[in-house]
Amino acid sequence: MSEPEEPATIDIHTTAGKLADLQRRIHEATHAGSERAVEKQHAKGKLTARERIELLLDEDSFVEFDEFARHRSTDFGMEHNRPYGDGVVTGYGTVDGRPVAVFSQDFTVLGGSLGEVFGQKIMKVMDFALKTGCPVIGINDSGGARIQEGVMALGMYGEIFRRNTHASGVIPQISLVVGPCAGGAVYSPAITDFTVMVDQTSHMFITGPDVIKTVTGEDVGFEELGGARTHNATSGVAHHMAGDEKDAIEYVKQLLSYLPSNNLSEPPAFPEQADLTVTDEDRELDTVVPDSANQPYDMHTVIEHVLDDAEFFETQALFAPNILTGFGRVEGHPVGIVANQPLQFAGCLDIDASEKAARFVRTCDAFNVPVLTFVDVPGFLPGVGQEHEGIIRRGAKLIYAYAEATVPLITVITRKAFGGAYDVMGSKHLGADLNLAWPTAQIAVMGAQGAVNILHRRTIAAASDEEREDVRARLIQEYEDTLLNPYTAAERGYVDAVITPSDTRRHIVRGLRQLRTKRESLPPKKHGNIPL
Ligand SMILES: CCCC(=O)SCCNC(=O)CCNC(=O)[C@H](O)C(C)(C)COP(=O)(O)OP(=O)(O)OC[C@H]1O[C@@H](n2cnc3c(N)ncnc32)[C@H](O)[C@@H]1OP(=O)(O)O
Repeated sequence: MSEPEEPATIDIHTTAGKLADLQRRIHEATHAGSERAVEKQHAKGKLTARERIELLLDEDSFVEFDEFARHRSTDFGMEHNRPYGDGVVTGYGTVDGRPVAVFSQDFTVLGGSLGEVFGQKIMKVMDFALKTGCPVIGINDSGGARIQEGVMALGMYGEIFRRNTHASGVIPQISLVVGPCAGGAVYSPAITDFTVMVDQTSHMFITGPDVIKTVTGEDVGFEELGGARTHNATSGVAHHMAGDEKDAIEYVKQLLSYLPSNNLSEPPAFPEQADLTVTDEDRELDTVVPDSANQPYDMHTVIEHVLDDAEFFETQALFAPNILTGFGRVEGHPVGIVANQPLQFAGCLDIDASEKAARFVRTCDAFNVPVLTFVDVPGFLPGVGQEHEGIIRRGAKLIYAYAEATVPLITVITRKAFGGAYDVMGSKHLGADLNLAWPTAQIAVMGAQGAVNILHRRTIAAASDEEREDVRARLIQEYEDTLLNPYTAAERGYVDAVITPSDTRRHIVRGLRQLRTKRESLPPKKHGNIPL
């Protein structure tokens, strides 16, 4: 944009002058951050609020709201510093041709701190997104509540949280955290569906290192306390750790491609027809499961063999890696994937895995994305820590999520499906539509070793020292031959079919075609009471 005319030379009593005055104001609004602040921002490897919007949205698609809004605060000399926009850029545009609403906090203006007008701008764009049924993307880079505006700032946060909550399950809400996000401000991203952070430059925490040092005596730095790695790998607050801001924005764009604009529309699909002949690639699945039940294999291989172009878009890849969640496409239509990962904790379910998967299933269900579940689970992870931290109430979330999901649900048991974990992982009993099992499936109360130790304790104890291991081996064999297979479940219709692994893709394609017209509703109620 060319430099605007100096105010002194503009005659606002003429039409030309009024147009020049508008250009001057636009220039001021779009350059609200000082050169020094912008330089500082770039030096940290961070982009400005407008640069971020430009990267996110289709070229020339951004339409701004409230460019000239500014605060009316007079405390602490604030009346002398009233930048246009008030430190946040808001509006709407398109991503891959699809409408989205966006707000982008501008750290170069008053530290991106949120005051009354700043908050009102965010509320307006969220209301607009909700009314028009389009996703809202919040770009967070802020010092939090504007200290000079006190309770007005806090009130605005409350209003935003309420809107986040009301929009939840109606329009996709995605948070990019690309700088500080401190104190209660973290709760807006926390309510949204997905949070993406950038390694080294994003930080989220309720209380910072100094306060923690004072209160608990713990010494911790920003990165360890609330950096992208911490929230991706340890707390599970974030869903992706990006290498830089471009990577973060690219992830958000891809994520949007799997989601509908709102809960009343379908996710975008590419018109494609799958070839249903069994290919050499399909046949590779026939050798994925090792002969030994104790040997792991990578569940990614199974997932990639089923999805179009083997493209698995993983969410929360660094958190609870014993369960995999993410999106892909089958015949051009988006699907959500939940899968035990035998490479981590043998695929056991623990608290983190249960919550990760439960949240994901609910996200898919809210946004009309069918869920494919791949099961190889020896049970819940044993341990005092797990019990005391609430595996009972927190594991229950996964049951709840599957049982209330009304989107198409297809489950494939590849190997172990033991105990309560069998029920939890998208079983027929929780309402899955199609349950398939490979011949390698072992659907039982528990594995052979544990079962024999309980059932035949006395027989094993009575055997002589020389015979004991032979007796145990015989009993294990007997248990395995009798119960560790998919056929007892198949006899009862708990699995609809036992299939050759190489037929999996064909079954899933056909199943999803059939289930496109699925209609299911739950009993009317105000809302359920998920064990939170
Ligand atoms: C319900 C929500 C409740 C809450 O949000 S409670 C949380 C309140 N916020 C905080 O405690 C964080 C306060 N800020 C900070 O600790 C630091 O500024 C922060 C975020 C770590 C960034 O540090 P630096 O990168 O070194 O940047 P800096 O300190 O030089 O700040 C840049 C300019 O922004 C200003 N600023 C930052 N946070 C602010 C705030 N909350 N209210 C008003 N102004 C704020 C800061 O004064 C500075 O201004 P200037 O450039 O010196 O004019």
